[in-house]
Parts: sequence; C-alpha cells; structure tokens
Amino acid sequence: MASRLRLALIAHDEKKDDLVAFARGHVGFLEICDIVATGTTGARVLDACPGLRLKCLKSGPLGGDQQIGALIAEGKVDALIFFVDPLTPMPHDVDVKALMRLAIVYDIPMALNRATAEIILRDHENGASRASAREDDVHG
Ligand SMILES: O=C(CO)COP(=O)(O)O
Repeated sequence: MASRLRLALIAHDEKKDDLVAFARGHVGFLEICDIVATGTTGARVLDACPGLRLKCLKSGPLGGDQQIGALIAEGKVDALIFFVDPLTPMPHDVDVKALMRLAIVYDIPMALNRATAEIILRDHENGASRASAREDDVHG
C-alpha cells in the first residue's frame, strides 16, 4: 500500500481563501495525508475540512515557518505547499526565505502557487494508483 504523504501547508493571509478552496477540492486526497501547517492556515483548513489528520504549529510570524523548516531538515516532510503572497511585505520575510532554502537544500517538492500544488498532488495520486496496480498484479 502507498505510504501516507507527509505534507506541509502554509498560506499568507491574502492567499488563505485560495488554500482553503484548494483543500476543499482535494479533501479526499488530503484525508490520506499526514499534514502539518502553520497556526492560522491550519485552523482555517481544519475549519473547512474537519476530518483531516492535521497538526497546527505556531503561526508563521511567531516561528511556524521555522518549525516546518526544522521538520524538513529532519526528513519529516515529503512536500511543501505554500501559497505565497508576492505583493505584501512580511515582517518575517527572513523566516520565509529560510524555509524555502531548506526545501531546496533537502530537495523536496515545493509548490508556491496553486498551479504547482495541483501538479504535486496529481503526481502523487498517479504514483499511488501505479503502486496499487502493481499490488494487484502481485496479489492477483
Ligand atoms: O505567515 C505565514 C507564512 O509565512 C503563515 O502563518 P499563519 O498560517 O499562522 O498565518
């Protein structure tokens, strides 16, 4: 059986509605993921999709981005979906940059907008169905 995708979800304030819509649209897939999220993002997603296995960390400006960066460094995150607002200055911009840097260092898929997030989920869904087709082959 395919392993659960360990997913990190983050959205800046102007992008939270988009991420919630994305989560609603993929709730069936997200239900088979282990999810971590920054505080406010996680609360919004859980509000919209209450059944998810989602752990809320600290809010981004209070260290949540750094917590997710640490999880990436420990090999505990398979993919990062981070809906970034490119039009608003952030007080914790250095944390955001550090998080993205670690996602690059550890070479995990990192989606910074919805179009790329769709590709990551589609790829994993296809991988999961390939794995289950292989199991069917093996087990008849
Ligand atoms: O600021 C963020 C990412 O940099 C997101 O944090 P919240 O989900 O707590 O709003």
